[in-house]
Amino acid sequence: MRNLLDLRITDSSLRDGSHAKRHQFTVDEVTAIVAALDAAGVPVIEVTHGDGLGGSSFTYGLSRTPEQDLISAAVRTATRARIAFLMLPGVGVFDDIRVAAGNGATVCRIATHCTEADISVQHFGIARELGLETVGFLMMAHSIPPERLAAQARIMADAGCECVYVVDSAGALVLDQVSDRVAALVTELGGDAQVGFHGHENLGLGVANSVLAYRAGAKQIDGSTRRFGAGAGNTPVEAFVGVCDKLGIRTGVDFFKIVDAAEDVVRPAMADECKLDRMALIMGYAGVYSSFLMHAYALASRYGVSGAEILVKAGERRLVGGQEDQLITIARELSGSRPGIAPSLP
Ligand SMILES: CC[C@H](O)CC(=O)C(=O)O
Ligand SMILES: [Mn+2]
Repeated sequence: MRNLLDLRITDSSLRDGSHAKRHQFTVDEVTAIVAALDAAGVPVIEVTHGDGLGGSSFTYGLSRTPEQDLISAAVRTATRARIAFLMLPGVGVFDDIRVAAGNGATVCRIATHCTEADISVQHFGIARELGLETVGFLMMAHSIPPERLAAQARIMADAGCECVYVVDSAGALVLDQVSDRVAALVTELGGDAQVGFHGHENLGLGVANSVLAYRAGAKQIDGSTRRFGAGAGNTPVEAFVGVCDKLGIRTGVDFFKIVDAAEDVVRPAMADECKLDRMALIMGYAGVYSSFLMHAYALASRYGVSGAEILVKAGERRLVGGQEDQLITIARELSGSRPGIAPSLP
């Protein structure tokens, strides 16, 4: 089956959507969503805390259900789809990978900031030892030029990564900026590893950017059904599948089934639609990590300041994933509080 496809879709709604849901997934929701996506022919489904294995914490947000229980439920439910998990070295640890593999997940996705690929080397080694398929995530890919990104992709591929993703964490990449980065990675990696693309909708370009990524040589594309992801959400899988059908690009996903899954199964599990509103647009425009959105909302309310201003300053300071605590500093500055240690995290 896989060889008959032009590209492979990974649905991230049960991982990236965790940010939008403040990490409150239940086993029943995961079971229902995996069943619907699997029936629609989605080949890979990612399930983890939004910030990856080990992400459940005061800094990132506590999970309602232990993520390994969600992974087990997904594995039990899927009949065809492979279950993937994400991990950020330092947020999760090696044992988290081993436990996820023991629970039946088969695709290990290791994410680093786009200039820090070297911290993934040991993790790819362990994943390969465990017989897992390996994927690398170069996050905030808008923030460095194509040739630097390609050099980081080389580090991941040499460590055993089978597909390196250009990750547009901020939804800031615009059309040719995606093609240029994907093409640079394809040239650098040759036959050593595939290239993937993970988009966010913050400037409304998820589908268009993903088509351009495919045309530039990407073989794996991420999306989230109903856009269920951080910020304005991810590339909507159902729209992307429809567009691919029209373009003659074979994804193996049934358009009508995924449209039904989006409306009848995924939407009821979402706290709200993932919207292209002021805050999300500012994230795309200012180049801010999409998972900062809920933190900015909480801090704006707590400190009585503008969430939009928090995000603009986060963009100016070029904050990266893992620096969520600096959003507190920004909120306190905007509120006129004296600098110092915040009383507690949001
Ligand atoms: C915190 C991990 C992050 O959400 C990974 C990702 O999906 C992205 O950078 O877009
Ligand atoms: Mn994402």
